[in-house]
Amino acid sequence: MLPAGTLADRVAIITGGGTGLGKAMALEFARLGARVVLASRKQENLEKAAAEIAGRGGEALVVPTDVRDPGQVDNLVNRTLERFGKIDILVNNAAGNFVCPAEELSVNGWNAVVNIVLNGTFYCTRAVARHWIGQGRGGNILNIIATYAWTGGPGTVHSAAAKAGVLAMTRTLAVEWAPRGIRVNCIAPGPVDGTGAAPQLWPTEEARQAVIQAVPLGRMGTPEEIAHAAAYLVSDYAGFITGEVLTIDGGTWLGRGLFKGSR
Ligand SMILES: CCCCCCCCCCC/C=C/C(=O)SCCNC(=O)CCNC(=O)[C@H](O)C(C)(C)COP(=O)(O)OP(=O)(O)OC[C@H]1O[C@@H](n2cnc3c(N)ncnc32)[C@H](O)[C@@H]1OP(=O)(O)O
Ligand SMILES: NC(=O)C1=CN([C@@H]2O[C@H](COP(=O)(O)OP(=O)(O)OC[C@H]3O[C@@H](n4cnc5c(N)ncnc54)[C@H](OP(=O)(O)O)[C@@H]3O)[C@@H](O)[C@H]2O)C=CC1
Repeated sequence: MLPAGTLADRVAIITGGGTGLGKAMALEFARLGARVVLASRKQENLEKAAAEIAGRGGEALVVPTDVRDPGQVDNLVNRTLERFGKIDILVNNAAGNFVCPAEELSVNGWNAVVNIVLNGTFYCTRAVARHWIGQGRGGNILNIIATYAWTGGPGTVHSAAAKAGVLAMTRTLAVEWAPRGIRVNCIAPGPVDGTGAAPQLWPTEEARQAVIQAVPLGRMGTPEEIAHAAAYLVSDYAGFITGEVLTIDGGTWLGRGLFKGSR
C-alpha cells in the first residue's frame, strides 16, 4: 500500500468513477491525497461515491458526462479547471459491455460499446492532453483495458476490438507525447468481483464459478487490488514507466499447463 501523501495536491479525473473499479480508484487516490473528479452518465452513482470520499475526509467533484459526446468531455475539462485550476491525472475507465455472439450483434450494439470504450477514451485523452500541451506541462494517463485486447474475446467482439484499439492508442501516444512529459499506461484486469461487470458477464453463480475455474489463482480479483496498482502507475514511483500494460488477472491469460496447474 502506498503511503498517504503519495498523490498530495494531484487532481485526477476518473471516468466511470461512480461504480466498481472507478470508485475504488477514486477512494484510493483520495486516500493518497488527490482531489478527484468523478465523471459518468448517472449523477446518482457519482454523488454516492463523492459522499463516501467526503466522509473519509477527501474532496471530490461530480461532473455528469457521457464520454461519447466530445462537447460533454470539453465541459468535464473546463469544470475541473474552474474548480481545481489544473489536471494531473486522467483515468479512462468508463466502459460498456455485454456478451453477444458476433453474428447477432446489431450495429447499434457494436457502436454503443466502441463509442464508449475507444472513442470516449480518445475524446477524453485528446481534451486533457490539449490542455497540458497548451500549458507546456506534462501529466499522466491510465487506460483500463482487458487481456482480451491481445488474446481475443469470443462473445465480446465489440469490447475486445475497442480495448485492442485503446492498447494501440496507449503505445502510440506514450511515444508521441513522451517529449511533452506525458506518460500513458494501461492496466488489464482479469475478472474482478463486485462491479458492473457481474450482471453483464457472469449473471449467475454458475457462470461466475466457470470464470473462477479459468483463473490459475482460483479466485476473482478485488477492486482494491486494481486501485492499488493504478495509484502506483499514476504516481512518481512509476516515473520511468510509459507505454506499459500491467496485467492483474491471477495468471488467467497465460492459461494452464497440460500436466500441472489444474485445479
Ligand atoms: C476463459 C474465461 C476467461 C474469463 C476472463 C474474463 C475477464 C473479464 C474481462 C471483462 C472485460 C471488460 C469488462 C467490462 O467492460 S465491464 C463494464 C460493464 N459495465 C457496463 O456495461 C455498464 C455500462 N453499460 C451500458 O451502459 C450498457 O450495457 C450499454 C453498453 C449497452 C450501453 O448503454 P446504452 O443505453 O447506450 O445502449 P442501449 O441500451 O440503448 O443499447 C444499444 C444497443 O446495444 C444493444 N444491446 C444492449 N445490451 C445487449 C445485450 N445484452 N445483447 C445484445 N445486444 C445488446 C441494444 O439492443 C441496442 O441495439 P439495438 O438498437 O440494435 O437494439
Ligand atoms: N470487472 C471486471 O472484471 C473487469 C473490468 N474491466 C474494465 O474495468 C473498467 C471498469 O469496469 P467495472 O468497474 O468492472 O464496471 P462498471 O460497470 O462498474 O463501470 C463502468 C463505468 O463506466 C461508466 N460508463 C458507461 N458508459 C459511459 C459513458 N457513455 N460515459 C461515461 N461513463 C460511462 C458507468 O457509469 P454510468 O452508467 O453512470 O455512465 C460505470 O461507472 C472498465 O474499463 C472495464 O472494461 C476490465 C477487465 C475486467
